[in-house]
Amino acid sequence: MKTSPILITGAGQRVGFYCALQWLEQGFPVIATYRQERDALNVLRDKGAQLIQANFQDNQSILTFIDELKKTTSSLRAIIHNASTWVKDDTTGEAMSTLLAVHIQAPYLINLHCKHLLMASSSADIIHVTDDNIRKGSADHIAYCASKAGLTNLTLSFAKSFAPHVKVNCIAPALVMFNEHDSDDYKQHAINKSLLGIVPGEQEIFKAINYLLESTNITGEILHINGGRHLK
Ligand SMILES: NC(=O)C1=CN([C@@H]2O[C@H](COP(=O)(O)OP(=O)(O)OC[C@H]3O[C@@H](n4cnc5c(N)ncnc54)[C@H](OP(=O)(O)O)[C@@H]3O)[C@@H](O)[C@H]2O)C=CC1
Ligand SMILES: Nc1nc2c(c(=O)[nH]1)N=C([C@H](O)[C@@H](O)CO)CN2
Repeated sequence: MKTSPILITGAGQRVGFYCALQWLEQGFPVIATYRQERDALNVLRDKGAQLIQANFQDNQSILTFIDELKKTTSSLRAIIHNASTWVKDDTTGEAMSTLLAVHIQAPYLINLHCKHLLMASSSADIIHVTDDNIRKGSADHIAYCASKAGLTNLTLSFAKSFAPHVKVNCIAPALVMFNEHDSDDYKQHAINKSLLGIVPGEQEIFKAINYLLESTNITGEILHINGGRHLK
Protein backbone atom coordinates (compact mmCIF):
# COMPACT_ATOMS: atom_id res chain seq x y z
CA MET A 1 0.00 0.00 0.00
CA LYS A 2 1.28 3.52 -0.88
CA THR A 3 2.66 5.35 2.18
CA SER A 4 0.90 8.63 2.83
CA PRO A 5 3.22 11.64 3.19
CA ILE A 6 4.13 13.40 6.42
CA LEU A 7 3.43 17.14 6.30
CA ILE A 8 5.81 19.25 8.39
CA THR A 9 5.60 23.03 8.51
CA GLY A 10 8.63 25.27 8.84
CA ALA A 11 11.19 22.89 7.29
CA GLY A 12 13.61 25.52 5.99
CA GLN A 13 15.98 25.19 8.92
CA ARG A 14 16.79 23.71 12.32
CA VAL A 15 14.23 21.28 13.79
CA GLY A 16 11.88 21.20 10.80
CA PHE A 17 14.70 20.71 8.29
CA TYR A 18 16.29 17.99 10.42
CA CYS A 19 13.04 16.03 10.77
CA ALA A 20 12.17 16.33 7.07
CA LEU A 21 15.62 15.13 6.03
CA GLN A 22 15.60 12.19 8.43
CA TRP A 23 12.21 10.98 7.16
CA LEU A 24 13.30 11.36 3.55
CA GLU A 25 16.48 9.38 4.22
CA GLN A 26 14.36 6.68 5.88
CA GLY A 27 12.22 6.52 2.74
CA PHE A 28 9.12 8.31 4.00
CA PRO A 29 7.38 10.75 1.62
CA VAL A 30 7.48 14.31 2.93
CA ILE A 31 5.55 17.47 2.15
CA ALA A 32 7.21 20.47 3.79
CA THR A 33 6.43 24.17 4.00
CA TYR A 34 8.87 27.01 4.00
CA ARG A 35 8.46 30.77 4.20
CA GLN A 36 11.69 31.95 2.58
CA GLU A 37 13.90 30.24 0.02
CA ARG A 38 17.09 28.78 1.49
CA ASP A 39 19.93 26.65 0.07
CA ALA A 40 18.97 23.90 2.51
CA LEU A 41 15.64 23.49 0.73
CA ASN A 42 17.41 22.12 -2.33
CA VAL A 43 18.73 19.30 -0.17
CA LEU A 44 15.13 18.37 0.63
CA ARG A 45 14.10 18.76 -3.02
CA ASP A 46 16.96 16.52 -4.13
CA LYS A 47 15.74 13.86 -1.68
CA GLY A 48 12.25 14.02 -3.19
CA ALA A 49 10.41 16.32 -0.78
CA GLN A 50 7.41 18.22 -2.11
CA LEU A 51 7.90 21.79 -0.89
CA ILE A 52 5.17 24.40 -0.66
CA GLN A 53 5.96 28.05 0.04
CA ALA A 54 3.65 29.46 2.71
CA ASN A 55 3.57 32.47 4.99
CA PHE A 56 1.11 31.79 7.81
CA GLN A 57 0.98 35.46 8.73
CA ASP A 58 -2.64 35.91 7.67
CA ASN A 59 -5.82 34.02 6.87
CA GLN A 60 -5.66 34.34 3.10
CA SER A 61 -2.12 33.01 2.91
CA ILE A 62 -3.08 30.09 5.15
CA LEU A 63 -6.10 29.26 2.94
CA THR A 64 -3.99 29.59 -0.21
CA PHE A 65 -1.53 27.09 1.26
CA ILE A 66 -4.36 24.69 2.10
CA ASP A 67 -5.64 24.83 -1.48
CA GLU A 68 -2.14 24.02 -2.76
CA LEU A 69 -1.78 21.17 -0.27
CA LYS A 70 -5.07 19.60 -1.36
CA LYS A 71 -3.82 19.63 -4.97
CA THR A 72 -0.59 17.96 -3.85
CA THR A 73 -1.86 14.89 -1.99
CA SER A 74 -4.97 12.76 -1.40
CA SER A 75 -3.88 11.55 2.03
CA LEU A 76 -1.62 12.46 4.95
CA ARG A 77 0.11 10.14 7.45
CA ALA A 78 0.74 13.04 9.84
CA ILE A 79 0.70 16.80 10.20
CA ILE A 80 3.55 18.24 12.29
CA HIS A 81 2.89 21.88 13.18
CA ASN A 82 6.45 23.04 13.71
CA ALA A 83 6.47 26.47 12.03
CA SER A 84 6.98 29.18 14.59
CA THR A 85 8.27 32.65 15.14
CA TRP A 86 9.92 33.63 18.41
CA VAL A 87 9.35 37.35 18.47
CA LYS A 88 9.57 39.70 21.42
CA ASP A 89 6.53 41.57 22.70
CA ASP A 90 5.57 44.90 21.21
CA THR A 91 2.93 47.52 21.97
CA THR A 92 1.72 47.80 18.38
CA GLY A 93 -0.19 44.53 18.49
CA GLU A 94 1.83 43.23 15.54
CA ALA A 95 3.66 40.55 17.52
CA MET A 96 0.45 39.12 18.99
CA SER A 97 -1.34 39.15 15.61
CA THR A 98 1.52 37.35 13.92
CA LEU A 99 1.93 34.81 16.71
CA LEU A 100 -1.78 34.04 16.86
CA ALA A 101 -1.80 33.52 13.10
CA VAL A 102 1.27 31.28 12.95
CA HIS A 103 0.77 29.32 16.17
CA ILE A 104 -3.04 29.06 16.36
CA GLN A 105 -4.92 30.13 13.22
CA ALA A 106 -2.70 28.17 10.81
CA PRO A 107 -2.74 24.88 12.74
CA TYR A 108 -6.49 25.32 13.40
CA LEU A 109 -7.44 25.89 9.75
CA ILE A 110 -5.01 23.29 8.39
CA ASN A 111 -6.38 20.66 10.79
CA LEU A 112 -10.02 21.47 9.95
CA HIS A 113 -9.41 21.46 6.19
CA CYS A 114 -7.21 18.36 6.17
CA LYS A 115 -9.19 15.95 8.32
CA HIS A 116 -10.27 14.00 5.22
CA LEU A 117 -6.63 13.62 4.14
CA LEU A 118 -5.75 12.12 7.52
CA MET A 119 -8.81 9.86 7.39
CA ALA A 120 -7.55 8.52 4.05
CA SER A 121 -4.37 7.22 5.72
CA SER A 122 -4.36 3.85 7.50
CA SER A 123 -2.98 5.55 10.62
CA ALA A 124 -2.93 9.27 11.29
CA ASP A 125 -1.46 11.79 13.72
CA ILE A 126 -1.35 15.49 14.36
CA ILE A 127 1.50 16.84 16.48
CA HIS A 128 1.63 20.43 17.67
CA VAL A 129 5.06 21.70 18.72
CA THR A 130 4.57 24.17 21.55
CA ASP A 131 6.85 25.20 24.44
CA ASP A 132 7.57 24.03 28.01
CA ASN A 133 6.92 27.59 29.17
CA ILE A 134 3.16 27.06 28.68
CA ARG A 135 3.25 25.92 32.32
CA LYS A 136 4.75 29.07 33.83
CA GLY A 137 4.54 31.80 31.21
CA SER A 138 7.42 33.98 30.06
CA ALA A 139 8.13 37.51 31.27
CA ASP A 140 9.83 38.55 28.05
CA HIS A 141 7.87 36.55 25.45
CA ILE A 142 4.32 37.11 26.69
CA ALA A 143 2.55 36.93 23.34
CA TYR A 144 4.68 34.01 22.13
CA CYS A 145 3.88 32.02 25.25
CA ALA A 146 0.17 32.82 25.13
CA SER A 147 -0.01 31.71 21.51
CA LYS A 148 1.78 28.47 22.32
CA ALA A 149 -0.64 27.90 25.19
CA GLY A 150 -3.47 28.32 22.71
CA LEU A 151 -1.86 25.79 20.41
CA THR A 152 -1.58 23.41 23.34
CA ASN A 153 -5.31 23.77 23.99
CA LEU A 154 -6.04 22.99 20.33
CA THR A 155 -4.42 19.62 21.03
CA LEU A 156 -7.12 18.74 23.57
CA SER A 157 -10.02 19.82 21.37
CA PHE A 158 -8.78 18.20 18.18
CA ALA A 159 -7.98 15.00 20.08
CA LYS A 160 -11.66 14.83 21.06
CA SER A 161 -12.93 15.91 17.66
CA PHE A 162 -10.75 13.63 15.48
CA ALA A 163 -10.80 10.45 17.61
CA PRO A 164 -10.62 7.54 17.14
CA HIS A 165 -8.88 7.55 13.77
CA VAL A 166 -6.53 10.49 14.33
CA LYS A 167 -4.27 10.82 17.41
CA VAL A 168 -3.55 14.44 18.34
CA ASN A 169 -0.65 15.25 20.69
CA CYS A 170 1.70 18.03 21.63
CA ILE A 171 5.44 18.25 22.20
CA ALA A 172 6.46 21.01 24.63
CA PRO A 173 10.22 21.52 24.53
CA ALA A 174 12.31 23.79 26.67
CA LEU A 175 15.76 24.64 25.25
CA VAL A 176 16.40 22.55 22.12
CA MET A 177 19.11 24.51 20.33
CA PHE A 178 20.51 28.02 20.42
CA ASN A 179 20.28 30.75 17.83
CA GLU A 180 23.40 32.06 16.13
CA HIS A 181 23.49 35.37 18.02
CA ASP A 182 22.95 33.96 21.52
CA SER A 183 25.69 35.21 23.87
CA ASP A 184 27.76 32.85 26.04
CA ASP A 185 26.12 34.33 29.14
CA TYR A 186 22.64 33.71 27.68
CA LYS A 187 23.58 30.16 26.75
CA GLN A 188 24.90 29.36 30.23
CA HIS A 189 21.82 30.94 31.82
CA ALA A 190 19.52 28.83 29.65
CA ILE A 191 21.47 25.63 30.34
CA ASN A 192 21.42 26.30 34.10
CA LYS A 193 17.60 26.36 34.11
CA SER A 194 17.36 22.57 33.83
CA LEU A 195 18.45 19.68 36.07
CA LEU A 196 20.16 17.81 33.24
CA GLY A 197 22.00 20.87 31.91
CA ILE A 198 22.27 19.84 28.26
CA VAL A 199 21.36 21.29 24.87
CA PRO A 200 19.62 18.27 23.30
CA GLY A 201 19.43 19.39 19.69
CA GLU A 202 16.96 18.63 16.90
CA GLN A 203 17.27 14.89 17.24
CA GLU A 204 15.52 14.97 20.62
CA ILE A 205 12.40 16.43 19.01
CA PHE A 206 12.62 14.03 16.07
CA LYS A 207 12.74 11.05 18.46
CA ALA A 208 9.76 12.40 20.45
CA ILE A 209 7.70 12.92 17.30
CA ASN A 210 8.42 9.37 16.13
CA TYR A 211 7.53 7.98 19.56
CA LEU A 212 4.11 9.58 19.26
CA LEU A 213 3.69 8.48 15.64
CA GLU A 214 4.47 4.88 16.62
CA SER A 215 2.24 4.89 19.70
CA THR A 216 -1.23 3.33 19.54
CA ASN A 217 -2.83 4.59 22.75
CA ILE A 218 -1.70 8.18 23.31
CA THR A 219 -3.88 11.15 22.36
CA GLY A 220 -4.54 14.53 23.88
CA GLU A 221 -1.17 14.34 25.61
CA ILE A 222 1.45 17.01 26.21
CA LEU A 223 4.99 15.59 26.13
CA HIS A 224 7.32 18.00 27.94
CA ILE A 225 11.00 17.75 26.96
CA ASN A 226 12.72 20.08 29.39
CA GLY A 227 15.66 18.41 31.20
CA GLY A 228 13.75 18.59 34.49
CA ARG A 229 13.36 22.38 34.34
CA HIS A 230 10.04 22.14 36.21
CA LEU A 231 11.79 20.70 39.28
CA LYS A 232 14.42 23.41 39.62
N1 LIG B 1 14.81 26.13 19.38
C1 LIG B 1 14.44 25.91 20.66
O1 LIG B 1 15.28 25.87 21.59
C2 LIG B 1 13.00 25.72 20.98
C3 LIG B 1 12.06 25.54 19.98
N2 LIG B 1 10.74 25.35 20.32
C4 LIG B 1 9.77 25.11 19.25
O2 LIG B 1 10.24 24.04 18.42
C5 LIG B 1 9.90 24.30 17.04
C6 LIG B 1 11.17 24.29 16.20
O3 LIG B 1 12.07 25.26 16.73
P1 LIG B 1 13.15 25.94 15.76
O4 LIG B 1 13.63 24.94 14.77
O5 LIG B 1 14.12 26.67 16.61
O6 LIG B 1 12.23 26.98 14.98
P2 LIG B 1 12.66 28.23 14.06
O7 LIG B 1 12.65 29.47 14.89
O8 LIG B 1 13.87 27.86 13.32
O9 LIG B 1 11.38 28.34 13.08
C7 LIG B 1 11.02 27.24 12.29
C8 LIG B 1 10.50 27.73 10.98
O10 LIG B 1 9.27 28.43 11.15
C9 LIG B 1 9.09 29.17 9.96
N3 LIG B 1 8.20 30.31 10.12
C10 LIG B 1 8.37 31.38 10.93
N4 LIG B 1 7.38 32.29 10.71
C11 LIG B 1 6.58 31.77 9.74
C12 LIG B 1 5.41 32.22 9.06
N5 LIG B 1 4.90 33.44 9.30
N6 LIG B 1 4.87 31.43 8.11
C13 LIG B 1 5.41 30.22 7.82
N7 LIG B 1 6.51 29.72 8.42
C14 LIG B 1 7.09 30.51 9.37
C15 LIG B 1 10.46 29.65 9.54
O11 LIG B 1 10.51 29.60 8.13
P3 LIG B 1 11.61 30.34 7.21
O12 LIG B 1 12.93 29.91 7.77
O13 LIG B 1 11.33 29.78 5.85
O14 LIG B 1 11.37 31.82 7.34
C16 LIG B 1 11.41 28.70 10.24
O15 LIG B 1 12.25 27.98 9.35
C17 LIG B 1 9.18 25.66 17.04
O16 LIG B 1 7.78 25.45 17.06
C18 LIG B 1 9.63 26.30 18.33
O17 LIG B 1 8.70 27.26 18.83
C19 LIG B 1 10.29 25.38 21.62
C20 LIG B 1 11.19 25.59 22.64
C21 LIG B 1 12.61 25.74 22.39
N1 LIG C 1 10.31 29.46 16.88
C1 LIG C 1 11.19 29.40 17.90
N2 LIG C 1 10.74 29.22 19.16
C2 LIG C 1 11.64 29.18 20.18
C3 LIG C 1 13.01 29.31 19.95
C4 LIG C 1 13.45 29.47 18.60
O1 LIG C 1 14.66 29.57 18.33
N3 LIG C 1 12.51 29.51 17.63
N4 LIG C 1 13.91 29.26 20.97
C5 LIG C 1 13.51 29.17 22.24
C6 LIG C 1 14.60 29.22 23.29
O2 LIG C 1 15.49 28.16 23.11
C7 LIG C 1 14.14 29.12 24.72
O3 LIG C 1 13.47 27.93 24.87
C8 LIG C 1 15.33 29.13 25.69
O4 LIG C 1 16.25 30.04 25.32
C9 LIG C 1 12.08 29.08 22.60
N5 LIG C 1 11.20 29.04 21.43
